[in-house]
Amino acid sequence: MEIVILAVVIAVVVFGALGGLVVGSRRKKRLPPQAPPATPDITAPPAEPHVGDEAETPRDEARRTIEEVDLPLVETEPSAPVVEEFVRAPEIEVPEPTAGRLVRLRARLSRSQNALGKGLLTLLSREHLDEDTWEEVEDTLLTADVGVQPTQELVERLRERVKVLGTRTPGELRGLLREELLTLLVPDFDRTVNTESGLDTPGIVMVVGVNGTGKTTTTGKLARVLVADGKNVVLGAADTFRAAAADQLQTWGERVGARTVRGPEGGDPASIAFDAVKEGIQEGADVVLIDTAGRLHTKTGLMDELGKVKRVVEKHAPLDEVLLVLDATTGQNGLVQARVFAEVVDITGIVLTKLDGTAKGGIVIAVQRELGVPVKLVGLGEGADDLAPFDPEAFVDALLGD
Ligand SMILES: Nc1nc2c(ncn2[C@@H]2O[C@H](COP(=O)(O)OP(=O)(O)OP(=O)(O)O)[C@@H](O)[C@H]2O)c(=O)[nH]1
Repeated sequence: MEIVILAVVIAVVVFGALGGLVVGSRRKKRLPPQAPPATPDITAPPAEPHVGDEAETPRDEARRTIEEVDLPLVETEPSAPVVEEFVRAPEIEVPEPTAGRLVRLRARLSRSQNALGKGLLTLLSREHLDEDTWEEVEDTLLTADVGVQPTQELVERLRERVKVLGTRTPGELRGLLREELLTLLVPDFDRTVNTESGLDTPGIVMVVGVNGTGKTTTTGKLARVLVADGKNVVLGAADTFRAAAADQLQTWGERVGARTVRGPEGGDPASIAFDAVKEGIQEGADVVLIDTAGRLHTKTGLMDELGKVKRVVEKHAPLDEVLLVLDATTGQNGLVQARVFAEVVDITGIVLTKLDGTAKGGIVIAVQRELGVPVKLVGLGEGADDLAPFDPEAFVDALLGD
């Protein structure tokens, strides 16, 4: 019995000791490492406050006159760096001016230049311009999406003029081609993006097109163009179909200080458009840009939606511009889209995006011919300032090279 009691006592002592060690080591881990004090830290305990004592040292020192104050002769470095914390307001960007953008971005048309411009010049420089060569000229134009009718017109006129010219120098050929391409591009179209209402309400621009063509991006880039021209812009995120479209538009707006009116995802685009114009009027904005959704499978659905947006907006003021955004890389498909949209809503201008990514620059000619509406803007890249006012002369010069 004694042995059992002894064993129990030993076990209790041993476990107790081990437990203490574990707790001790845990405590040690929690304690922050302490540097050993250089000198023993002996401080007297604070004196108890007495009745009438100040709770803290008075902030107002005895005042000195200005003559008594010695200004420091040398600026001394602060002993420790001062960390200032403040919230930065988002930086407002200053967009590039729009004039001459197409000239600056002409290198982006290099694919079209090689396929269309240089291709045609090489063919026309052949010594004998026989039937086969003219057929090749025709194929080159068709492959570059110039369209059947404009291609035939161009070939006919070129044949005629080359015959009259007789011998040809490269300079003369370039001149001929330049003139004929320009004729097809209808140089006297009014390509101004109409953002002036002429009333005391803001100019209203509606941007339409199939999703993925670059509609939201174009609306954002256009806002920058307008801001660069000194206009006050309000954006309407009426593309409620794609969840991120409103965020994307808002980000574009914030970069240039333009406010975005938006609604719930999947909400009614017409009511957002209505609110955007209402707020634009209240704020005295110069222009309201409305991004719409185009992911509608039936023409009736598209017609209903765009028709409603237009009707509702026009309760405030008339639309000044309806821009159709088309992706230049989609060729014939883009033309089919253009036709459908034109039947649904009165298009007043075309924006051709992604011209930097295609050899088919001829789409500019085809789409204008198809709709009888001018290409007003062209997208030449994903950069914020890669949207240029369309200038037929600069475009043809870029295609033909120097
Ligand atoms: N290379 C190039 N890319 C472009 C151009 N314009 C737009 N894009 C790109 O095309 C893609 C689609 O653009 P979005 O603006 O989102 O297209 P969207 O038509 O608004 O599509 P949803 O937002 O779905 O309605 C993006 O990656 C853009 O950066 C252009 O001119 N050149």
